[in-house]
Amino acid sequence: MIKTLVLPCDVLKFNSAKIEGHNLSKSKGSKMELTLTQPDDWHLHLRDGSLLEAVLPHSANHFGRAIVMPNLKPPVTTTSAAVAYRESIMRALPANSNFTPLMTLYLTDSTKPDEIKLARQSGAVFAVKLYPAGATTNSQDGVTDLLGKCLPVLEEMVKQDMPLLVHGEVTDAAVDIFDREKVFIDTVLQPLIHKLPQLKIVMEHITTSDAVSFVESSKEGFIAATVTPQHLLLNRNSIFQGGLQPHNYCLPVLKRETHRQAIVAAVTSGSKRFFLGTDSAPHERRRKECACGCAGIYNAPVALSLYAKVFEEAGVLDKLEAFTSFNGPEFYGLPRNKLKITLRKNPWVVPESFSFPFGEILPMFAGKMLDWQPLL
Ligand SMILES: NC(=O)N[C@@H](CC(=O)O)C(=O)O
Ligand SMILES: [Zn+2]
Ligand SMILES: [Zn+2]
Repeated sequence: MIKTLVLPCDVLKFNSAKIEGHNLSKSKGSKMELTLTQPDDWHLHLRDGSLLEAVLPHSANHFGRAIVMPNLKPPVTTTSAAVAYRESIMRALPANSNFTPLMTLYLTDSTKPDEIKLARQSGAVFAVKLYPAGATTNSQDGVTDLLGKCLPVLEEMVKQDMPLLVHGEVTDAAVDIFDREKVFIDTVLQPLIHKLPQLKIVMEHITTSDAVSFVESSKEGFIAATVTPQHLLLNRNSIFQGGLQPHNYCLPVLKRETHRQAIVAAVTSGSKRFFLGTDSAPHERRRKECACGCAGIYNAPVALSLYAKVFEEAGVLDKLEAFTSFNGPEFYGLPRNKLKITLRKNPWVVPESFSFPFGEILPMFAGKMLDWQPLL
């Protein structure tokens, strides 16, 4: 059983007066409300089977669309597998949901250019995902040598205007884990954009000022980045705060405070190159709290509240909507969502955990108080 995230609220009549040109207004009960075009999640792990059924409502309640990651077991390497996965997501959706999954293909050393044509023709696949082999959860079938093994596929992606989404970390055990994103930029991304300047690339879940500089200095419309709530709100101290905190462990691993600040400055600047991608990555509690815990933070239930917190603390709530709802569709060449979502300033406590027949999943900020509450 899913514990409800928010208490069902009364139907309220809103005072439509806007405040200072923001989409802010006051409810009858004098609570601040923020109305946004419905956001999309441009980086999401929905898993499959009972885990999919458990977590999907948390994303479908808030987001219009999501780019669904293909790192299942086995990985989603073909268009037919992506279409079948899409159908299983559609079957698991709550009744009356308008949520649309945008599928991705898992790139391997043996992906063929024809697969990219099929992907484009399907109308269901919107991007191809690069996992360097061994970089993260279920990446063992990933790419060993991008330009050496995948150039014909990448060239076909340029022709088909199919973006490459990258988990941007090198896997060389000799490279310090905190440096793996920067080394990836220098040794993989720079040669890639030099060779294929027309390829659209999204650096997923950026964690460093190096990634911010790379994205900001690159060609607008071709290189962009998704940003997670955890990389905006936490630094690497939170992995070790008062003892080992497995629920703050994700990949790329959290970095030092100066990097977090650079990412906050980038997204709150209003730049179009950055957009919302939660990287919500559920793992059962027993797989997080064990001797070799999985990487991944489950943030879907709290993501919108957390992004609102970041923009409010930076004093730029008026820039939140472009980050959550405009920049992503523009990069992908898709229309903005038509529906709206309202966040109310109504402090609420994040559930300690979500219980399901197969086990528990702990959300990010479990048991903590958050100010902004999405109205369902
Ligand atoms: N982010 C994570 O720590 N984990 C993700 C994989 C990924 O996005 O790298 C997962 O699938 O669990
Ligand atoms: Zn990743
Ligand atoms: Zn991810």
